[in-house]
Amino acid sequence: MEIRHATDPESVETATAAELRDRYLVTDLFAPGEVCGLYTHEDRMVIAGAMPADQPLAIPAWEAVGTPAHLDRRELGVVNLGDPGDVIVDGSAHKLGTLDGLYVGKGSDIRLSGEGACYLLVSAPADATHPTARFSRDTVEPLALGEDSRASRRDLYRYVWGGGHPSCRLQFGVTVVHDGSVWNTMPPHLHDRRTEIYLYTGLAPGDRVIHLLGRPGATRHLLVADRQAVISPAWSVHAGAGTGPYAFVWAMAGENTDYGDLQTVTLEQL
Ligand SMILES: O=C(O)C(=O)C[C@H](O)C(=O)CO
Repeated sequence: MEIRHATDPESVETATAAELRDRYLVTDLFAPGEVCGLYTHEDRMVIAGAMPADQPLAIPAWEAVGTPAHLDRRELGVVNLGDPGDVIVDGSAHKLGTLDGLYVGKGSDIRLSGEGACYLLVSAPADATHPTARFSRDTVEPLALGEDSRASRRDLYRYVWGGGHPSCRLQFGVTVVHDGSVWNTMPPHLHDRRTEIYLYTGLAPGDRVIHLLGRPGATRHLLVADRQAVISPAWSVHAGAGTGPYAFVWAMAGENTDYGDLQTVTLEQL
């Protein structure tokens, strides 16, 4: 498991491009037949990728987490980026189609199966057990955001966000950018009480999202390819423009589960 330490906003301004990638870009989460994990000390989130082959996969008991099983003291969000597959929680199978989500409560046993399925996993510390719940992109009513004339139209599917299914700290969902639009999260925002992870998906091999990070007035950028993620500390904006169609999974953890606890940043401030 890769470990990333928490970082400070000032160093973003003087970091080289390679240092920015080393600190904030996550590139190698998906390998066939494996569960690859990264632990960030930013709100102690774990981000992992699981690509089952002919055998179901379990989440390893990574030493960084320090418990006999990964979910002993954590809750988990799962989003399937690939072909449909089954996630088995405490013996019950939950079918996840492309971009469907699953919340898994603290203490559960989980197995990930389905050749062609590709699961993004995000976990955060938890001190209570909430029920496991499946979220289908076909039945969750999305928030319609942005405008065609600003190239920012997108549908935001909130799976766990404080206003529906309960969680301890975790929130997650999926945003799908409309064809012809390029921008996500513009104008951007900050949420001082939460870390956020963005995982871009659905990009063609030659396309990239140009993702902004850093404090307003001092932003830098990362070029992010398909199935790569960005760690966005509480002090950082997170917004991007794609050179082709894309969607992204967003996942947050921190002080509260109030999705609306954020501060919009104007373009003048940016
Ligand atoms: O397109 C968007 O706007 C988003 O998806 C915003 C994310 O949900 C987010 O940044 C939540 O803090």
